[in-house]
Amino acid sequence: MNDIPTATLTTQITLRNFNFYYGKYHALKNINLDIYRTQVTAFIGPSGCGKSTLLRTMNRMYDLYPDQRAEGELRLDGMDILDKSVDINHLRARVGMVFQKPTPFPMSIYENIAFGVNLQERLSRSEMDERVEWALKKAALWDEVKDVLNKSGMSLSGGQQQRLCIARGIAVKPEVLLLDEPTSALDPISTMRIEELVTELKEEFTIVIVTHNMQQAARMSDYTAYMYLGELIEFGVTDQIFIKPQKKQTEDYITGRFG
Ligand SMILES: Nc1ncnc2c1ncn2[C@@H]1O[C@H](COP(=O)(O)OP(=O)(O)OP(=O)(O)O)[C@@H](O)[C@H]1O
Repeated sequence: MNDIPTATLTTQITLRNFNFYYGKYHALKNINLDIYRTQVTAFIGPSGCGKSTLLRTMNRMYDLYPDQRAEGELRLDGMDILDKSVDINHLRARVGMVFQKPTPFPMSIYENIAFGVNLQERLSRSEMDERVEWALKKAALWDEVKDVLNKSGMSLSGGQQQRLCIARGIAVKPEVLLLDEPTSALDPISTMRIEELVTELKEEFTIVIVTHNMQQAARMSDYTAYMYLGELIEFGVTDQIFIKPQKKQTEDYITGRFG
């Protein structure tokens, strides 16, 4: 592992001896990893290496599928995420997720944001108005939609829809935001806006992002984890991983000799 200057950092998510199975298929193998608070951590690696699987364990997205199971230690600020007694709605309010394809609900822009907040909190109408405005401003979408809040979220462009999904994710004030290839369906300008947005959001949120785009990982993230065939091969400060990786496998992938 690379040297990690952790003096000023605190760990938000901890994985120890963590394994994940799809039925008999062993998809994640003995992962040991710390995700640092208010930093951006990128998961990179060739297709099928387990990036999305690892991301999805962090808010138990696999819960609906009886043949999928996690073993080992996975903690959020010390809380055992894998404990059956954990309230999933509460966990997902603390650990929000944005998917590859924009997935606005078939309702108004306003309701897209208010819906999740209503599940967690009882706000007055004016408090909700404030929250909706706050989230849309944080997601850099407010100026474009402030006069059409009653319009359907589906009527927005792909890039706007993705920012709406980010607004929806942060409206419940999570601590961690999981982004699963959030720009892969977007044009270059929308991609740039999301990248800028993520850089701003990390002031307040811990961000974990899966990306296939090496430049994107290098530009946006503070820490990078390189995975291969369900194993975490190397984890460290992004600049070190990209400039001076310690493992040959990582170097081959970064330089495009593999994958
Ligand atoms: N629902 C599932 N059932 C069975 N196997 C699965 C399932 N989802 C993923 N897998 C397998 O688990 C492994 C890891 O998949 P995962 O989607 O996490 O990889 P990834 O690194 O995110 O890939 P990509 O970059 O292509 O999205 C793959 O071998 C995949 O085929």
